[in-house]
Amino acid sequence: MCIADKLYESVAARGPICVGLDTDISYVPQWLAAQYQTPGEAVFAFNRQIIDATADVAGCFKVQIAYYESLGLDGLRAYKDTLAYLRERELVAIADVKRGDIAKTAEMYAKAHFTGDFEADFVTLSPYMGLDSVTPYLPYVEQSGKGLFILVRTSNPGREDFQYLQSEGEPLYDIVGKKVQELGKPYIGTYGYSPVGAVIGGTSSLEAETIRAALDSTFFLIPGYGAQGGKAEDIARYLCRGNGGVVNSSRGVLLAYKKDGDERQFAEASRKEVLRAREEIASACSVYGK
Ligand SMILES: O=C(O)c1cc(=O)[nH]c(=O)n1[C@@H]1O[C@H](COP(=O)(O)O)[C@@H](O)[C@H]1O
Repeated sequence: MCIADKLYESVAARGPICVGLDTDISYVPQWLAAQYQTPGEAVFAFNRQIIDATADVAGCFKVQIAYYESLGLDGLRAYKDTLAYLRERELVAIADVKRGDIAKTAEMYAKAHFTGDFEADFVTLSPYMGLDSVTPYLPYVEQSGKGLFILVRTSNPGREDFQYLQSEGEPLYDIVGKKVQELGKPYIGTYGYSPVGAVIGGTSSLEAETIRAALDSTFFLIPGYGAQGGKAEDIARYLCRGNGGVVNSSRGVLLAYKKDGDERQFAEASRKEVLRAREEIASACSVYGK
């Protein structure tokens, strides 16, 4: 089964929330961290409990590598262990590595994140160096059932610096989006979506209709919900066509326990936040229609 189909089915069964495991060691409650020898071990223990508490209500998980790299080798072991645990539980794992280099270097990144210690189902890529920063990953899409999420229009304020520049009457992100869709066409799965997906930030919905209509076979990874201010009603406009997208929430889910003030129940608080977000997005979708 193509990974886009697996993700589609997971979203249909569990909802569109992608739990972002951007686990800063400072998020791990002291009582838990104290039980482990190293920060990496504590981070993995925290992740495992969050995964266990949300596995049946989250469509996928995204592991942002910077948080793990920042802890050195100990952190990279936590990264590897987190991906291995997701694989063991047959959950969809997105490695948020945002690679963007070319040629042989890109081949090495593809090998690093699609095989061996750091194997994931999807990787995030930045295409702004050119198409040759993306094509080295395609053999893994074709032969190993892997997937990509390529930055098209991001969630951050700085997206306007380059992505919105006009070229022949179109914003650059539009051109990039169409290329992403074209690259993915040969791999479209049973549900009409390709494993070559796009990152579309959820902090603005101004262009939602044109983006969704133009990229109709492209699955979206939508970050920016919650901590960055993206609203359910904005997100819904990208989502409401089958199950063609996942909505990432990292700090919103990982730090949910801070609102309740009960550190011992951090995993339960994360689960509640996923359920709350899922409900909020579902009701926004019912307003904006399919
Ligand atoms: O590729 C991404 O995941 C991404 C793209 C984008 O446009 N904006 C964005 O915030 N992200 C990532 O999504 C996550 C957002 O985290 P929170 O703002 O804490 O929910 C981080 O891992 C970001 O690196």
